[in-house]
Amino acid sequence: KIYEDVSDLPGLEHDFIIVGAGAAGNVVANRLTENPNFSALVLEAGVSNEGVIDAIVPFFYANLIAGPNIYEWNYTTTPQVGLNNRSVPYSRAHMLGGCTSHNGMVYTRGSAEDYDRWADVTKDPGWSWDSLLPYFFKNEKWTTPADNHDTRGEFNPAVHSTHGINSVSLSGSRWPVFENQVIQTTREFPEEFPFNLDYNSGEPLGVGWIQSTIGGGKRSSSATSYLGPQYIQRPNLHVLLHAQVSRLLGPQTTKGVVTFGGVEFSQGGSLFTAKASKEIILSAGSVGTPAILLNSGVGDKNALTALGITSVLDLPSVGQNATEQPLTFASWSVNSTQTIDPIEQNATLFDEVYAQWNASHTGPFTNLWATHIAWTRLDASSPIFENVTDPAAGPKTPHIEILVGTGSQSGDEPTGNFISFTMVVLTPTSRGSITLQSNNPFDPPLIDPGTLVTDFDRFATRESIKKAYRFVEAPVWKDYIIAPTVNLLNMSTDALDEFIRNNSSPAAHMVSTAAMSAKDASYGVVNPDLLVKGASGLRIIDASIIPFMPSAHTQAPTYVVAERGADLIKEKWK
Ligand SMILES: Cc1cc2nc3c(=O)[nH]c(=O)nc-3n(C[C@H](O)[C@H](O)[C@H](O)COP(=O)(O)OP(=O)(O)OC[C@H]3O[C@@H](n4cnc5c(N)ncnc54)[C@H](O)[C@@H]3O)c2cc1C
Repeated sequence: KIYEDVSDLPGLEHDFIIVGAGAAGNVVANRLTENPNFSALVLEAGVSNEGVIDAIVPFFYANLIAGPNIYEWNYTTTPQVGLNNRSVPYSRAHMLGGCTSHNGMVYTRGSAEDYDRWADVTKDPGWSWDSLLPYFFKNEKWTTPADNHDTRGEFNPAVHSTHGINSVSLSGSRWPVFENQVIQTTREFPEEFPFNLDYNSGEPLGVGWIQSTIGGGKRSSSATSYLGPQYIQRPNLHVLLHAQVSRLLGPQTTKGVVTFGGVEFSQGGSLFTAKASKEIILSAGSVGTPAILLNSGVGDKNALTALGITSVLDLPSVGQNATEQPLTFASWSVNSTQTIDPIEQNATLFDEVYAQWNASHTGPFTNLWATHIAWTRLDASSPIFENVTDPAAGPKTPHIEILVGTGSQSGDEPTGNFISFTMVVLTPTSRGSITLQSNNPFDPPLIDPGTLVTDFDRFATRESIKKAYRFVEAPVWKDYIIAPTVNLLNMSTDALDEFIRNNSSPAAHMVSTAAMSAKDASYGVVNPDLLVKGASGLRIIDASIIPFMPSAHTQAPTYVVAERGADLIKEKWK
């Protein structure tokens, strides 16, 4: 059941206390309460997702991140050197479902090599691609697209599952003219941009049809799927909203191992304590989880002491190693009326399309703007590799992602037709951090995503722009494209760097702030079983434990971490 008020809860002591009802937290809550003998309480700081139309209609997703609102933590980064010292918004959802309730819904797993690297660094083969594939299948419920179109040749059914929980589908409405342009590019430039039937097969390189966490024309979030009606009625599953966890309480150290007595949270201005008889599980995400640890005295001893926080467990890696992908845009005006722009420019047309969505959950609003994704590598002979070791997990792992779709980049051009590409550096070498500004746990943490700090990331961003322009050099675009909205190709390297610093942003995919490492490693925050090093009864299951950024958007990787994490807990307490 979902509760709004702490006084309605059937008690504050449960087998498991889960902090955060996001991508990971809801998976863990669902899977643990499959056992009727386990009771779980999820503490979520944010508000309900129920009836929030911008979190339901796929095309409206950008509305929730357009500016400060009650569904957001409304964070801002520290000044980013790589962005001309700009402080930029850093979106984190403050609602049931966490960022899966407001994210871009793009469903990408990354490469098999990404996960094999996780297995290598943690010395746990259970984190390899082959071992995790069954967990991707537990998560994913492959679903017919909203328009029921013939999807043969657009994906490989052998690498998908129809028996999971979270809906994933191909686009539910079409842009045939534009889509033909993209597919024709793969024929004209088969070496650089080969067609890939399914980029979620473990071998993403090439151009494939976009897959999204959308089902029946609506967003599928961890709240709508894992807390769906058939699960939320379980008598052993409790979710409390408006409950912001400040810290872990009552540390006791026995033989060098710390155990915490409970979790402190605030609701309506009062503080409460929840207790776990088996485990406390932190699933507050890459920003929230390290912040809670630091506020609890778990982190770098010297830094905490300087803030007046008593050190309980000296784990210098907490909040460090923050890894985030930088993204940049390019757009072109085009000689085609078959783009999303007329719908955004004409209120009557917009209302008609919205009415269609309301009536049948079909039409252009069942989608994102993008139709395909191109995954590509930097050229092996790139000069950057003279000084930098290739950060990709292997030769079948992309460095660059180009999301391609119709519509102007801003969505508010008064007239004209456009196409827009989003370029992402998937394998950044820059690192940032999550730290505290004070010893008040309700002060927002200092968020430094470390965007575009390194030469590699700046080089790869410039290359991602060149690759995007190369894509539209295929002959098929000749009469289609009118002109770039800003000509990035004619710029000097210095001018392009300046453009990038002024226009790039972090992709909101932060990982690794409480990273998993091998049991005997001298760094890291959790062991391969996701238990916090040096603590007992405390586990972390969310994007923060990811040891290396996968060449992907991060919801599918987080879901798979949570599916396996829940199994590790069940194994321990069976
Ligand atoms: C704007 C945006 C767009 C994105 N687009 C995509 C995309 O298209 N595809 C993709 O794969 N990924 C995307 N992502 C990333 C993806 O959504 C995240 O990687 C994923 O949700 C991380 O899951 P998580 O469980 O670690 O954290 P979250 O999903 O963030 O969940 C954490 C939860 O914990 C709660 N919480 C935090 N602190 C506390 C506290 N102190 N007390 C109680 N509760 C707390 C939060 O309110 C939140 O509900 C996007 C992210 C954002 C922000």
